[in-house]
Amino acid sequence: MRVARLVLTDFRNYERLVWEPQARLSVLFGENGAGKTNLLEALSLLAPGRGLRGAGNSQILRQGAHVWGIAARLGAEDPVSIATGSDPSNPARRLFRLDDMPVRAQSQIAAHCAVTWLTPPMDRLFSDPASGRRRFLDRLVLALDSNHAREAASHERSVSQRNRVLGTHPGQAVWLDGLEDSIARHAVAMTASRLALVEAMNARDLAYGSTFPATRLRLRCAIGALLSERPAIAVEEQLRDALRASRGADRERGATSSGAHRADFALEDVRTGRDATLSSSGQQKAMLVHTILNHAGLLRAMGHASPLILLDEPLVHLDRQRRDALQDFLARSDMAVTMTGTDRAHFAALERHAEFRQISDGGFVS
Ligand SMILES: Nc1ncnc2c1ncn2[C@@H]1O[C@H](COP(=O)(O)OP(=O)(O)OP(=O)(O)O)[C@@H](O)[C@H]1O
Repeated sequence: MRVARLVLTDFRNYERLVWEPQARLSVLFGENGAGKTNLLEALSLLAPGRGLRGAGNSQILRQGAHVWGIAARLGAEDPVSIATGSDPSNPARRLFRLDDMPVRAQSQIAAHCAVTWLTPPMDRLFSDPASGRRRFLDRLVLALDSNHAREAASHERSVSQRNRVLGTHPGQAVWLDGLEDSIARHAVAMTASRLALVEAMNARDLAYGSTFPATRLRLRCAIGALLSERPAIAVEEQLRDALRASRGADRERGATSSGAHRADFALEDVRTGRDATLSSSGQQKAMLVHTILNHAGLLRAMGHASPLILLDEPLVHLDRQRRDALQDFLARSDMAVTMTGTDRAHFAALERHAEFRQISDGGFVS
């Protein structure tokens, strides 16, 4: 999937920007604070969710402006238009339009646009809490299965209601039974989708040349382990039993001890078997880049539109060999990737393959 046209209005430091990307690969370069990441963030907001910074409307809105907006046309044959921005009558709310029609459920957008990204804060993905890793994994799943967001939202709602009921009405067994049934069903559905993605990605063999390390994903999750041994219906039953048995302990902890929110994943270098948590910053970065590109390749192989891939400062931390391997792969692939960097010269290997745009102070210089 490619962006044919992008228009930003009062978005971060852009008063108005119109961009019609001319190539599958784009390199946005410029000084610190120019607006490179802001432009990637705008692209990330074309998919449901809070984008690559997890920001709210008030942070996104250009200072002094009233309403922000992003409008994009995606794809060449059979293009689709996606527009999003703050609601003029309720600035805290965000609206979507698909082909100029209002959208009621964001899953409608997910069916047309998936975005994956790698940003410098994700350098800490393996030292930060598991919630960030789950968000990363779920974004990959969502690109394959647009129902995943609905399952995740229902699961989260049931878990927080159960925590509340345990705190306020612990004797309401029927109420808790219902919530635990919902948690079990959604947790098993979410885990099955996560497992399917992990297995499909691991089954692929992306050849990047000898220097770019291939990476294997491992889902770390009790429900996932059960699902590989027995039918989903039996796992649901087991989960319902576990939840019922843990009511007292969960009430004391103020948290639900079983469910899809307890999952984590690990990345492992295929050649060395080394886990990401035991790897250097550059090795981790290469693993994440591989994961994102492998995922995009998988989507294509399964007949889905490939996601928009956003790589913010992808070359930072990578050694010369890995930089060359990555650029060589991108030049030969058919993926749509938008990248940023402070220095055009670092992307010299893409000069004949990418559109280079220099950004300064919220606008294109060249
Ligand atoms: N809501 C906003 N209104 C106006 N300007 C904003 C808003 N939010 C952020 N900015 C400005 O956007 C700029 C940051 O842009 P961005 O993060 O895209 O920089 P960058 O080009 O990626 O820089 P770096 O190379 O340092 O990562 C800052 O100057 C910041 O003040």
